[in-house]
Amino acid sequence: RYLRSLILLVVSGPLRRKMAQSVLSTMPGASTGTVVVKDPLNFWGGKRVTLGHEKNAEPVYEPATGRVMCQMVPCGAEEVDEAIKSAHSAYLIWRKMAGMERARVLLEAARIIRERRDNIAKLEVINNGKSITEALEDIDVSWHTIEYYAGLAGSLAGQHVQLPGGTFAYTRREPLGVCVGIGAWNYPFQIATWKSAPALACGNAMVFKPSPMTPVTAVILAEIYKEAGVPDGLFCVVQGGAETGTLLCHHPGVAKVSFTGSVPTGKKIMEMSSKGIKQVTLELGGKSPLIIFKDCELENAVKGALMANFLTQGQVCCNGTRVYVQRDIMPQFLEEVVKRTKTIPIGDPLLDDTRMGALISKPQLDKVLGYVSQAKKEGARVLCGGEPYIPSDPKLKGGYFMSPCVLDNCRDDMTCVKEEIFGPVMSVMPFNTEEEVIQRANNTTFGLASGVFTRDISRAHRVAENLEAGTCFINNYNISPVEVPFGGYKMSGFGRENGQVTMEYFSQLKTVIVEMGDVESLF
Ligand SMILES: NC(=O)C1=CN([C@@H]2O[C@H](COP(=O)(O)OP(=O)(O)OC[C@H]3O[C@@H](n4cnc5c(N)ncnc54)[C@H](O)[C@@H]3O)[C@@H](O)[C@H]2O)C=CC1
Ligand SMILES: C[N+](C)(C)CCCC(=O)O
Repeated sequence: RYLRSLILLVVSGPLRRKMAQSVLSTMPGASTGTVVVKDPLNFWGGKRVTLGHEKNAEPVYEPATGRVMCQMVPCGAEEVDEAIKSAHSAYLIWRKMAGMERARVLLEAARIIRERRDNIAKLEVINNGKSITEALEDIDVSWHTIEYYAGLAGSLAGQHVQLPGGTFAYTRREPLGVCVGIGAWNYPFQIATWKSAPALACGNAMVFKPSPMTPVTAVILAEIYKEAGVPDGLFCVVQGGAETGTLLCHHPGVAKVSFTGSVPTGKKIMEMSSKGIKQVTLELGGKSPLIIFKDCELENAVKGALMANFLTQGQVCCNGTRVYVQRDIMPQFLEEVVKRTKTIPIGDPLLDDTRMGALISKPQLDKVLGYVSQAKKEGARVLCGGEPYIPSDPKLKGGYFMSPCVLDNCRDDMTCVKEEIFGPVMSVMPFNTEEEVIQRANNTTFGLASGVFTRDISRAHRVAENLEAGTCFINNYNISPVEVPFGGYKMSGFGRENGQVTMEYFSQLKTVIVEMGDVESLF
């Protein structure tokens, strides 16, 4: 029901018009290269909104084929204002509801997502290019997130403080108001839930702007929230790029901006938000170190290195792309990691056996390949991959595929080791001692994540303590259960997503002081 008429499965020739069906019936059979999205992708006031114009429309590509799958029409000042007003009117109702009542609505939303996970995941794959196996996991993480914050919605509480003479004070945790979420293209649906679930649980409303490259799934989340029973306008979606984002950050009706994306854009978001003293959460990029000691369980370390580098075609902010391997085990590590990397099945992301799909766009693919050539120029050795990949299936010829790459002979001063590549490229470097590797691992302006593989438990915790990063994985990498906080140190940002603490980032504290005696006036 929720998507009736969203998507026309385009079938060639005369059948075309007759075959137009609802997405619910077409998605199960949807295949790469067939889906065209026609319906409006903006959502406020409890429904999808058709803009009265097509100004500055941008094509949205299916990464696996290079085909245009829909048009993204950006919202201008008027539309942004309408969405924020719509969110504000919903906020006035939602904030007054008991936390337990909000929880019930959120649980229903989580249930609906779980029920429709296959279809949402397929649409995510078609728009993003990642493998269906990963997308299904992303959608599962999404409903976990909503369930988790539903559980916390009833827990908002303050403190009672005793003061002399029977006087006392209490604190209340109150929502902030209308919050803005601005998302990246690597986890489109999941980012929308990471931001909206805690925001809504605390009693806020949210206006969400997805990346212009991945506009199609956020509006499905909006429909699901609506179906679950949120007041009309509580979760709005406005489409657009930098300009629309700027309008959101400057709007006086906005209390907070939660952003996921690159460092340069993060700086702009912070600057713009400062004009209105808006709170910000910034989830930015990284160039995270993964340290592998010779006493590790090698098979797990190799698997960890692959998980740290190749999820979502390497387009993950917390990836461990600087892999430091203790010199004694370097040959074995490289042999094993290269062997496994070469066998990663690349191809049609909707097929169950595929483990690596297409990068998000042609420019992104070119940028990543450019990093590989630069690395070669600077003296790195390509042990495998790093080349454009053309799958045998003819419909994938125009897709943005590349073979996953392992670089050896890397030094800390190389571009590939210093900059966030955001593609499937692992740089491997040897190290000798713990002290040395910690110093090298921390020698970066980023600080999102880090990892260590060792069987020495004291070493593991000592290294975790000394790494300057918001997360340290011990003997694994890139698992991110919703129960634990996620966020950066240094230029990787501040504020946290997930975990209990995020309730604090979406609420504010009010102090109420109650005088029980007479007023002692100085005047
Ligand atoms: N660390 C991470 O999670 C991510 C890092 N990146 C990095 O950034 C590079 C560029 O990718 P983009 O998608 O262009 O990232 P971006 O950081 O420019 O975009 C992220 C979001 O911010 C919005 N935005 C852009 N400029 C804005 C502005 N001036 N005001 C308000 N909102 C604005 C975009 O429309 C998008 O929704 C990638 O190649 C990658 O290296 C990109 C996405 C996620
Ligand atoms: C799910 N996980 C941990 C692999 C990545 C989530 C962070 C991001 O948005 O890049």
